[in-house]
Amino acid sequence: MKFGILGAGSWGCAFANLLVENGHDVLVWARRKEVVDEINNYSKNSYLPNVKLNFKATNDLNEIIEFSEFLVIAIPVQFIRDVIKNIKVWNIKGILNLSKGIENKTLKRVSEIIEEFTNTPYSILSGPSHAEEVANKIPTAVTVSGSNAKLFQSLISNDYFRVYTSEDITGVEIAGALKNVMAIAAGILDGLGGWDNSKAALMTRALHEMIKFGKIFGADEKTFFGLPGVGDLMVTCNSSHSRNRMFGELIAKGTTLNELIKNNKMIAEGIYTVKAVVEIAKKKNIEMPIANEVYEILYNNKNPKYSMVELMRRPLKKEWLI
Ligand SMILES: NC(=O)C1=CN([C@@H]2O[C@H](COP(=O)(O)OP(=O)(O)OC[C@H]3O[C@@H](n4cnc5c(N)ncnc54)[C@H](OP(=O)(O)O)[C@@H]3O)[C@@H](O)[C@H]2O)C=CC1
Ligand SMILES: O=C(CO)COP(=O)(O)O
Repeated sequence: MKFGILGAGSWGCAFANLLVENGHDVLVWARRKEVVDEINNYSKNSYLPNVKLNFKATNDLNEIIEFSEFLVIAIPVQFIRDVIKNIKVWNIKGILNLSKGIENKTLKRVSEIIEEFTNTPYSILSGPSHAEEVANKIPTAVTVSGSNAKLFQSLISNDYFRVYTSEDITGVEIAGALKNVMAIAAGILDGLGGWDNSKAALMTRALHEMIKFGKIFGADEKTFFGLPGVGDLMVTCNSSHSRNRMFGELIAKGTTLNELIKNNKMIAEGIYTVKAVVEIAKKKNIEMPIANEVYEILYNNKNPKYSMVELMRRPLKKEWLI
């Protein structure tokens, strides 16, 4: 099959390699010409160092659309709209979204952004899948949900990348978006000196907070106890590969948010998604204690240590305990 991939970051490139490995034709869209040249001339990309890239790239959106039977989205969520608004004709069979987040300016999930531009069948793939490990063929398992779930399962699964299917698009999207916010909080605890007991309690509460948020939108609670939920929450809160966890750790150690954004080309989606989560929670009148603390620390300079200690000391409401 012919897959066009929008986004030449770490996940777009790792996923492109996987599709090539599975025998598919792949063309990747990169925003910047220098990234296109680096991929086409040297088969490499700074987002995925030490990995040979086995595909070609372009920064011509029309070329990608003309090439593709299926379009994969691997652009950080806040930037998706500005790219896809330039697609004039959506003559493709299906969309597979890999991105995890909620758009700040509209409070929309990726499926809702896409719906504004096309009625092309939409699916999402999400779960514990750090690009660096997938690129090195480390066994990984993810979930795909949407119109073409079974088809994508057959096209993408291989001996190191297992794809399972779900009916719950909303739950998969929300789980993937919110785990990034929770991982920033987990990273803060790492930065405070590796507070493992606190981190375990935080992750337990984080899962409940994600479920509560997902239920507002009709998500299936079961989804959060699977790969898109607790699976991705665990890997993102604990892995050295996680940008969201790393941002939390560095914030706890005194780096400012502006410094993190300026000094890192990679994107920690949670720093943007947390704004949408806090705004939605306010509108829906639901408590999101962890997301609120992450927001206060990132955007109102609340002291990370004080904030986390106070949060962990707050009397647990019954609903937060599993
Ligand atoms: N990396 C991973 O392990 C995984 C990532 N994901 C998700 O995949 C999605 C893509 O992220 P990922 O591959 O990690 O990206 P990276 O963080 O690796 O790289 C950042 C990407 O964002 C692009 N970018 C930055 N600013 C803009 C902009 N203003 N407009 C358009 N593009 C921009 C960069 O392009 P440029 O080089 O031109 O600046 C680059 O391609 C995210 O939603 C992420 O949560 C999901 C699973 C695993
Ligand atoms: O989604 C991911 C792993 O499943 C990547 O997490 P980070 O964006 O925190 O690196």
